[in-house]
Amino acid sequence: MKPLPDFDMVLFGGTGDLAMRKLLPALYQQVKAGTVSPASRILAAARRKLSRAEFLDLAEASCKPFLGEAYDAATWKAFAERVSYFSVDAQDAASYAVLGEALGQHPDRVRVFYYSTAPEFFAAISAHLGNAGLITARSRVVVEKPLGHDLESSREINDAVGQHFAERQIFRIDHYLGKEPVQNLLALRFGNVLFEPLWRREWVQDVQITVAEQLGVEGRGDFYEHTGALRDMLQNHLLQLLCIVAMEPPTGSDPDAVRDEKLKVLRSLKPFTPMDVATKTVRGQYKAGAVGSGPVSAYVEEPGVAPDSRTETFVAVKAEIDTWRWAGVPFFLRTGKRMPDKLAEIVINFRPVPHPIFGEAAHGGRANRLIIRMQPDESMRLYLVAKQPGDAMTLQPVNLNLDFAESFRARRLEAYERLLMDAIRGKLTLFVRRDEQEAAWRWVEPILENWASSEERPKYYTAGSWGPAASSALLSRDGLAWNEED
Ligand SMILES: NC(=O)C1=CN([C@@H]2O[C@H](COP(=O)(O)OP(=O)(O)OC[C@H]3O[C@@H](n4cnc5c(N)ncnc54)[C@H](OP(=O)(O)O)[C@@H]3O)[C@@H](O)[C@H]2O)C=CC1
Ligand SMILES: O=C1O[C@H](COP(=O)(O)O)[C@@H](O)[C@H](O)[C@H]1O
Repeated sequence: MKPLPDFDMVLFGGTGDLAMRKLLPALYQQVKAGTVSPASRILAAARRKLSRAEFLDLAEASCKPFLGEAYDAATWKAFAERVSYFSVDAQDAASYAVLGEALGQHPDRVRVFYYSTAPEFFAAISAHLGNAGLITARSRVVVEKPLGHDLESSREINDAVGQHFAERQIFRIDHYLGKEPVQNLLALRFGNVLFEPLWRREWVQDVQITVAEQLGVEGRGDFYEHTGALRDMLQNHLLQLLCIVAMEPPTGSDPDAVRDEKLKVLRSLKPFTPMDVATKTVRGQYKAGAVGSGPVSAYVEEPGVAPDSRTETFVAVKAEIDTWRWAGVPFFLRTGKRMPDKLAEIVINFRPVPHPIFGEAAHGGRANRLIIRMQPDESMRLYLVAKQPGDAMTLQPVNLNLDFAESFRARRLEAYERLLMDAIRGKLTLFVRRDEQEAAWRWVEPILENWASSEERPKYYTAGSWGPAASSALLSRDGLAWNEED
């Protein structure tokens, strides 16, 4: 991997869960990979008062379990040499002075401000950095999701950040875009001639995007109560995946060529009428059940959750794209917590052959299907039918399986690792532009509004199941079913 330029990364929210689970481990991995120069610095900032040594002790203990076998004491020492800690209260201008002094030692180097705090602080942090003259021409800001809870609040945050950073300096992170198979989907679509002619309504019957988690809300009940699956996952991650599947070939790989095409998809999504919300969306909430080997309690029993909560922990929608390429092709999206498996996949179901000369059964089932799997394994599987060896003309489904772990031995980068490197290098392609984000909010707003004003409760599903029965009904009305392939 090419070395990164010397950089200073200021990590607001440096003591938080995301920093410990993802951001610091990602930077550690890059130190281990040798791309981070000894001169580069990681300046963790949070409200609590800690000495550098106390912060490093906390960080080492917290990151170690997430680093697993990648942890070794020598690399940790090298990593820690690059790390310092600053007690900064986001709201208090005076507390930025010490950070400003440190940054002032290297006024010309790449500066990345990573906002890993609650979004309510983004405006204040931007203003204090701007007023203190800490935002230079080589500065960037990475902003975490959720950027607002609806179109209006996202505009407010974007306006506030935009007063101090130009759009080309703003890196809105969606970690699903950093996942290897998602980028491989771009390679598959636009690096091969094979799929493009088939990638359209004439040949594609339906598309299914599933992101299922076994986890519940993991102590983030307070946060999740005001968020729910639609805002937490569908508005961002699943719609970005849909864009990658549905976009037209961009004119090049530069950031705006790709983002322009994604934007067109978001703007072509058929708007939901109140009737559509009733018939084309499903919201669910898990009740007690069993996931993996153990029993788990209901969502409403999680700390921070109201006993009569209507927050959805599962959502499924039937989306349609009003373009020549996709008119009439349903895109089914679903995501939920406390499902049987951790599974993230995109399924492209091609149409059956027009005249089945070997009989219907031979062509049905899994044939004519492409599955792009992001989790638990990273793979692309193309299902075809082939003749079984032997006398009879008996067909069976087979798959061409590209397993990335087997095909490419090199260590694969974690999504956050890749995106942090891109931010340091100033590469915006895998980050979300403001207009994309707003188009996504605009599309989900009728769903949010209708759900908020409806008397209906989310449909219950047993933890450890694939969601409420209404989720299967969403597809069966079109004579379809969710993919159940292993
Ligand atoms: N955790 C996750 O898996 C994910 C998180 N996100 C987003 O990332 C952001 C951070 O999440 P997460 O790490 O879970 O949150 P945490 O609650 O774990 O951490 C919050 C961080 O913000 C700091 N903070 C709180 N108040 C202030 C303040 N007044 N001034 C300065 N710092 C302050 C805290 O510092 P201190 O410890 O000193 O109080 C802490 O470092 C959120 O926007 C979240 O939505 C997005 C995707 C996944
Ligand atoms: O952004 C989020 O994503 C995680 C799931 O990410 P994954 O990479 O583990 O699939 C989810 O748990 C969290 O609620 C959400 O905020």
